[in-house]
Amino acid sequence: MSRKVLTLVLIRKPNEVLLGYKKRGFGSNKWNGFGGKVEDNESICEAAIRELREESGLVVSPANLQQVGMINFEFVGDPIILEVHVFTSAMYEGQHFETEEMMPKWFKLQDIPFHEMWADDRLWFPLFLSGKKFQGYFLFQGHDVILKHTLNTVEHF
Ligand SMILES: COc1nc(N)nc2c1ncn2[C@H]1C[C@H](O)[C@@H](COP(=O)(O)OP(=O)(O)OP(=O)(O)O)O1
Repeated sequence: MSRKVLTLVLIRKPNEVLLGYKKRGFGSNKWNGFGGKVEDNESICEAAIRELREESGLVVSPANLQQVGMINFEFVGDPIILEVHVFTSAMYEGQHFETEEMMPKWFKLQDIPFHEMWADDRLWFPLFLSGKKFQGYFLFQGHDVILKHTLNTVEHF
């Protein structure tokens, strides 16, 4: 098994969350946070800020970026584990805009489109939205079926 480290950033307002509709690549046609692969020359935090800026136009400072989750994803038949570091910020600069990869949109918390998101999101978003930190593992069959998972709250990262 090898490992790929990725980031996922969720920008919050008190009653809303900013999601992006992924237009191409892995997870296309799903709403998700903003993120991607950590490059060799950067920290995980730097990658989170860069990917958010590239995919949404928003700029977050390191001081305002808070890690809330870490999830390992495994796909049956794929030897690569995705290690996804989940961050949030309520502070940002700039106006979001559509990019070639993502179409950003604010959602009221009661209107989060779980039916058009990765299946795991329905399970860990409640922890994220209630301010808890968490670690998880999800084993997927294809891109829609979760065969097993673990999900635990943690005190800090
Ligand atoms: C499998 O379950 C997942 N659930 C959620 N909510 N998010 C996931 C899942 N698996 C991956 N992700 C996230 C992690 C990243 O934020 C993106 C995938 O990033 P991508 O492959 O598009 O990375 P890039 O560096 O942008 O890649 P390209 O430059 O090749 O487009 O999804």
